[in-house]
Amino acid sequence: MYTKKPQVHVNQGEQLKLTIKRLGINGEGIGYYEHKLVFVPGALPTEKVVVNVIEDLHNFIRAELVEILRKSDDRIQPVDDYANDVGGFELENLAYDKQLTFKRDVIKDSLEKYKPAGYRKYKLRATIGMEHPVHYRNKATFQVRSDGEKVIAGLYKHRSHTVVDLKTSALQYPLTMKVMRAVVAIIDELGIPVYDEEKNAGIIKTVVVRAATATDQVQVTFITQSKKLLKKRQLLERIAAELPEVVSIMQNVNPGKTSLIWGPETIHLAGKEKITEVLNGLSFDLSARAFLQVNPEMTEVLYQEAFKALDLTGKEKLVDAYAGVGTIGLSVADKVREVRGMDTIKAAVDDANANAIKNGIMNAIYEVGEAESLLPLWIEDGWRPTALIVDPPRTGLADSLIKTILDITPKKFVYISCNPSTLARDLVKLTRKYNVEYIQSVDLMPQTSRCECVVKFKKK
Ligand SMILES: C[S@@+](CC[C@H](N)C(=O)[O-])C[C@H]1O[C@@H](n2cnc3c(N)ncnc32)[C@H](O)[C@@H]1O
Repeated sequence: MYTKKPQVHVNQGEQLKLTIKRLGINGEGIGYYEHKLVFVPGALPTEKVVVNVIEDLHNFIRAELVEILRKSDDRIQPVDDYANDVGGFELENLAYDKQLTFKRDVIKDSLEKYKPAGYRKYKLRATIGMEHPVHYRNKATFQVRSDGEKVIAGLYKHRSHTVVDLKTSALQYPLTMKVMRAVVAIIDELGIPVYDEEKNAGIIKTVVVRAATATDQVQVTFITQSKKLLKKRQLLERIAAELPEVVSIMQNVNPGKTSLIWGPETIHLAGKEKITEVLNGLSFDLSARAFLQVNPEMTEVLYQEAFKALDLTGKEKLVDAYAGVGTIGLSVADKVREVRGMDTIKAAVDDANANAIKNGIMNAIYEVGEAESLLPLWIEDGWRPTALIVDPPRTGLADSLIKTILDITPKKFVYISCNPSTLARDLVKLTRKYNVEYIQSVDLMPQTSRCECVVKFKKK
């Protein structure tokens, strides 16, 4: 009788020697110890490494890199010296051309996992990369804490709530870092209490700095424990005097201990309520809560790929689902008969409608609500789309939306995905009525393990 070999158990703190075989979906090195998977962030395929066991879980071991005994030829020196400490810099050790290959492979591996009939027939194109894959991130969302002596601001250390003080970042658009560091210094100098997670006390929890790269306008949002913002007047005066690029200052109130960054209430503190970004030659006003892709240069590339895939004729009734501030639908409004879009964030939808007017677009309208609820309502009312573009968050499409899409099967259909796993899941159902003509991967977030792609469907 076959008995399963008991898996080896290792203790926390034990050191192991292993060879890294591949990269996991989150960019971590994966090796084996006695046939058990070992995840090692920062280690690269082919490397022989010594690791320190952090945790032995049932099916795998989590470990940290201690020493590289044999280096990969693809290893490069990361620009940020904290790249291996915090999330979001997973691939900074890896040569950029290999990062692009990795992203294509992640999509391929995710799709292959499902293997339903028909849907393995797709063409997966090479990832389009960024010419200078640094300093692209237009938004910095930094946790603000005290280290006992001074105010620090940055990202959480891996699997902890210890904030790493980020003074520089090769990912961030330089203006965002300049403003962030200056604002944090002002908070420190004014002695405004910052959040203490253990005691659930203090005022400022997070500072969000978003820059519009075409106009260099900056918006600063203080996310606070309560409505009360101590020394508000001095804070606003100092920012106005020292940071002329900051044209909008907002406050968002997020009380209590929560893993969510944003709270329900957003208050206008000074300057304008929005900043203005330019994409595809159109001008977009952005509220603090509205989503915008973090890499404007590559967003244009992504959108162009999506528009190519849509192949519009001027006659379409287009749905821009998961629309944000309307950047996709408004960019092609002159190439279709009509655009309807939706998003769940009211501020984003208000921005989208205002952006249509601002750009002289008369054939586009956006509504607040879930794609899965609104699209069936529009159809019930007799408005049937002939082209559809979906750009959902990482959770992918709701089952009921997929059902609606399959019911109406618009001839032109494009899916922009930022999560290969949910894309693969959704394709299982969508390919009942569509073939996947091709998948074009685009690198929106260099140096990170995040993947983005455009899927072009063809009705069966
Ligand atoms: C990946 S973003 C895309 C935004 C926009 N298309 C762009 O390129 O900037 C996803 C958007 O979907 C919105 N959203 C999340 N769940 C939704 C749902 N069920 N229905 C409609 N929109 C939703 C979010 O508020 C967010 O703006």
